[in-house]
Amino acid sequence: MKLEVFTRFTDALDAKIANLQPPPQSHDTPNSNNIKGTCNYRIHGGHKLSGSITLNASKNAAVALLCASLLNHGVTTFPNFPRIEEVYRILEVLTSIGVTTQWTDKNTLEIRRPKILSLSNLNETAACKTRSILMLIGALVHEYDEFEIPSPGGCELGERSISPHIHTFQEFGISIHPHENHKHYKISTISKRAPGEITLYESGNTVTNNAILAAACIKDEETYIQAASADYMVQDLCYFLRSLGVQIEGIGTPLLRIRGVGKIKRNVKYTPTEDPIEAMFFICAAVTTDSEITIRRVPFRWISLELLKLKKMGLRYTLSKPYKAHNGETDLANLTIQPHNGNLRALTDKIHANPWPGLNPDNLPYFLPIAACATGRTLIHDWMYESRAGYYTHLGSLGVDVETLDQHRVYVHGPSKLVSGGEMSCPPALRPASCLLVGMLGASGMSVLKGVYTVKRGYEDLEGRLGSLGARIEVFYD
Ligand SMILES: CC(=O)N[C@H]1[C@@H](OP(=O)(O)OP(=O)(O)OC[C@H]2O[C@@H](n3ccc(=O)[nH]c3=O)[C@H](O)[C@@H]2O)O[C@H](CO)[C@@H](O)[C@@H]1O
Ligand SMILES: C=C(OP(=O)(O)O)C(=O)O
Repeated sequence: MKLEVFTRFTDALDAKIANLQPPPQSHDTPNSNNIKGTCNYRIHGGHKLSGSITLNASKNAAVALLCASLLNHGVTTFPNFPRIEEVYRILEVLTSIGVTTQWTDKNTLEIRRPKILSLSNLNETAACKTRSILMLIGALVHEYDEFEIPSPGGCELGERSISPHIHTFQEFGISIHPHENHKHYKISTISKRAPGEITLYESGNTVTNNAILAAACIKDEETYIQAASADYMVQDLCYFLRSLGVQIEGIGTPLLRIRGVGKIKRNVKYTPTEDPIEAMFFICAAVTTDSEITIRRVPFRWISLELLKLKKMGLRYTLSKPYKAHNGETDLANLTIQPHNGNLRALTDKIHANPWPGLNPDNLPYFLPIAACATGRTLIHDWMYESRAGYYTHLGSLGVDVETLDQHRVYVHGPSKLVSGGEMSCPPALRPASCLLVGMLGASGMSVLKGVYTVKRGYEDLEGRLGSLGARIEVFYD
């Protein structure tokens, strides 16, 4: 074999082996085998971006799909699956209870569950770093009379009650009680029943997903879920479950009708849909750097209100002819953002989030760096989370003029010239942390963002992908 051919062959082999490795351990977590240390970004900001970028699937759908894969006793394959820290945590949990998970190529994940799960081995360290661990409940109620899950974690945004979950499962005859050790919840399904019709206590996303999972395997019984969230990750979960044979009507509306099936054993392939929150991240990056970029495969109907607000602020953009996502349902288009040349105006009305079709709660923080580029005063009202607005003041270090009115409301006075923030640490919340990154891209000079595990929880290879648009980001560890 010629040397060149042999090298190509061994490279391909190396790549194949690399893809078959278990997920890497988090680089920022105290208990992981932390070889490299804490991951940080050094950002040389103030450079224009150009070119195009393709969106990845969302963190929030991916974690729901991973929990839902436990319902399937056949082989589940997820192409286009995001390689992000949050996914790695759930994979660590699944692996610990005996599920085989394998990356068969860079972003294709194959999952096979054993007949019997080893719940007693559940990796608690990984589990309690995520909010999505809650969705194991909906998947496990079909096979255990009693079990425990660790208390959830996720972004630190103030009190995030699990009452909606407790009330919802009560309708199914399933009880959830905090363990005496305050570290676990005890779930009992001994009195499980088909609830018929239920109304959710809140239109939350994870609680809707839990109700859907609980209804999905109650054989031949219909469950109506009212006040259901219709948001993107719920839609993705529903389309996946439909591919497993569960009948679901009302997808994308607040009233879902689910006809359950018994045990599921199918070899199924489902490609999750592109992330509307990642779309907003790149829109925000285009605005702070005043650049023209094209974002490919944007689920534009899931951010239609965001786009409308931006248009009213004076942002110019074009959407291509729509085409379908891999699920054959969700409409996508390519979105080209034009430079604003300093012509953005603050909206006179407040900007706030609501469950979809409102402005997405995870997209609200991105309106801060955008408002900083607009002339005038913008009121951002973050009513949903008790303490997320506190993180918005961190943008002050990048020259953004943020005035705190109360726990939930801030004014942004614009326009501001974004300046290097020196060295800053990520707050423990994904979207506020990624807002700092976007601000640093627009700020001339060098800034350092420390502890980017928080950002990597939700976005894959931002250094490489933003780099392909012309951003200058160096990764370093300490
Ligand atoms: C894994 C996952 O999918 N996480 C998402 C999910 O979390 P998740 O669905 O778990 O969100 P929570 O249950 O924590 O709800 C978020 C906050 O909104 C409040 N609330 C929610 C619904 C409602 O109708 N009324 C109301 O007041 C809750 O009380 C809470 O304070 O949805 C959040 C809100 O979009 C997103 O930020 C998270 O990224
Ligand atoms: C709040 C978020 O995530 P989680 O629910 O996982 O904490 C988020 O994705 O912004």
